[in-house]
Amino acid sequence: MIKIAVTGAAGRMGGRIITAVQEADQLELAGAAERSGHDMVGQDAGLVAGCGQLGVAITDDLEKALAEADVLIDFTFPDVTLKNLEVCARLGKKMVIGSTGFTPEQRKQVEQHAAKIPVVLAPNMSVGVNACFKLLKEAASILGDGFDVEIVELHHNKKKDAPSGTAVRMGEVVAESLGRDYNECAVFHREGMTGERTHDEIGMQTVRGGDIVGEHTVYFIGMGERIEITHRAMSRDMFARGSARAAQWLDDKSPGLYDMQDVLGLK
Ligand SMILES: NC(=O)C1=CN([C@@H]2O[C@H](COP(=O)(O)OP(=O)(O)OC[C@H]3O[C@@H](n4cnc5c(N)ncnc54)[C@H](O)[C@@H]3O)[C@@H](O)[C@H]2O)C=CC1
Ligand SMILES: O=C(O)C1=N[C@H](C(=O)O)C[C@H](O)C1
Repeated sequence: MIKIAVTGAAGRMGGRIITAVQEADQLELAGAAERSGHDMVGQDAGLVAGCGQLGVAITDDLEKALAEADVLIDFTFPDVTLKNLEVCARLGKKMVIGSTGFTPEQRKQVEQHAAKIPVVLAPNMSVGVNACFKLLKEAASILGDGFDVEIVELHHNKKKDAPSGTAVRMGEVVAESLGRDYNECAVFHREGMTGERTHDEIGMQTVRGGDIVGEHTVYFIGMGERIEITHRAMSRDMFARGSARAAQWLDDKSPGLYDMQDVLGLK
């Protein structure tokens, strides 16, 4: 059995991940952590997740949560994830990271730590979104410069980062396929007399509201025709199952930074 610890155990994703770990044949929950002062510290992680008592109490001490674990699954926030990664690198524990919103500098820090331990970092753990990344690469390479690209993402009103990590990755995939630099061509805001749309820009639009789990559409807009590639998440369960699959995949891997395309064999 591969032993798993989960950080953000009482979060929206944490509960689904604990359930996915419990349902996976080869995985076993060995630890669960939350931030200090969280109401659920001391409670049984399975009861909090709604999948029945597991005999693992949520702790605010990460090292305690990791004591028996082989892999940490972390869906929290970039600054928290980086601190947790430092601990995992020191203790030689593998890590699956689902947190989004890393700055380029933070992303470099992830890469540095991944020289010591195997790490999967992916803005989206669903099979469908990872298939979309491939479709987008292909679509952009077929359509070339004759189509304007706009990306729209919709998420719930509790989401803290924008645009979503998935939308950013979609922008990067399309930009790369078109021979552009995402950091130079992404446009996040239009207001007032903006002038005509430039040829190379990729528009990135964000919608926040209610309980939307996550929706992403990439528009390729040409003269007289339009292609839309959309992914709609109906629940968080496939993100959670994806993270459990990544934890299992890491079992025999050497130190390094991997993503879901590696886990799913899509490279
Ligand atoms: N890669 C993917 O497939 C997906 C990624 N995400 C990302 O996962 C992250 C979390 O999303 P949600 O679960 O919706 O957020 P959330 O706010 O519901 O959960 C985050 C949890 O982390 C906890 N936390 C904060 N500091 C902590 C610490 N020091 N130690 C342990 N726990 C700590 C919070 O108390 C909270 O319970 C976000 O960055 C989101 O974008 C979300 C869904 C899918
Ligand atoms: O915060 C979320 O909820 C989600 N975040 C991820 C992202 O930023 O891409 C993935 C998913 O869309 C849900």
